[in-house]
Amino acid sequence: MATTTPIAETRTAGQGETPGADGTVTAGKTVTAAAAHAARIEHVSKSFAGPAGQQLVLDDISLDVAPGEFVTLLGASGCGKSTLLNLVAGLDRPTAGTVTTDGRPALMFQEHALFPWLSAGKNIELALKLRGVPKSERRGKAEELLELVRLKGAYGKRVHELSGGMRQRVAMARALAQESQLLLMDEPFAALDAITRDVLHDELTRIWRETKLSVLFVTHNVGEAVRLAERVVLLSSRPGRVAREWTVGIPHPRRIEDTAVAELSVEITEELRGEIRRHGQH
Ligand SMILES: Nc1ncnc2c1ncn2[C@@H]1O[C@H](COP(=O)(O)OP(=O)(O)OP(=O)(O)O)[C@@H](O)[C@H]1O
Repeated sequence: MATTTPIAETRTAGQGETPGADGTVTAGKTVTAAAAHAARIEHVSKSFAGPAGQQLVLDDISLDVAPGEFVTLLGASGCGKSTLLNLVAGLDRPTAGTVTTDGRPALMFQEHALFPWLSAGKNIELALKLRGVPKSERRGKAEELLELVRLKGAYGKRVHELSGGMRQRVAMARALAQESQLLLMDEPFAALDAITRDVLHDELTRIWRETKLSVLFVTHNVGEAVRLAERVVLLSSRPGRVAREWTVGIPHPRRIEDTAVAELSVEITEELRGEIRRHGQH
């Protein structure tokens, strides 16, 4: 029997629409079973005012992320990946088009942005508090989340006592504390060394499979995109458009050096090089 689940669908206002105080238009919506999309980007364009007038950064982008899907957004530096992610996050508004998400997404960036004066556990508890979790439940939930990111026992550790990889694990736990259906990640592992990054790729894949979250992951690292995603979306530059998409049917666990991963990475790199030759890098 089909279940009816009320969800809050958050849509970022396009030009000509009036957003609420937080910059979004929120429509309470009742749908049958799960939402059809974790994120829906429809004909989105974005311009910024620059010294030479309006600069068109994103041009008519349409892209869906299905519930439970892992999509990587790949492209040359400056092609507009972060701009698009910010629009999905509701941090900015499109110049044209609409962005719809299944609830408010959780965010994770290259910089962990943890509060250094709080312990790992208290950083997570703060996210739980903002979500309205009662005080009596926060400690237990924070410990569970630390266990999920394999940091059992790190509850009382201060940020300066943690390695770069551990900080990103805490940042991941804090993002998961929001219990969003959609996790937006902007190069979260770019500042880590190759070995730590490789380990965190495995962890993220495990957590994604366990939680069945939808993930939209921005990177300019082709190997990372292929290692993680079910679908890789390549953006062109000047302005950013969807240049090509690949469905990655390679079973997990994947390794960068696996033949299928390496072959697809070579194919995508060639395409990316072509994009850079055609449009330059900014
Ligand atoms: N708030 C802003 N005001 C003006 N221009 C902006 C703003 N945000 C981004 N841009 C411009 O938009 C373009 C795309 O930037 P964006 O950061 O989205 O690219 P990116 O693909 O994420 O790059 P990278 O991989 O280097 O992080 C750049 O030319 C940037 O200068």
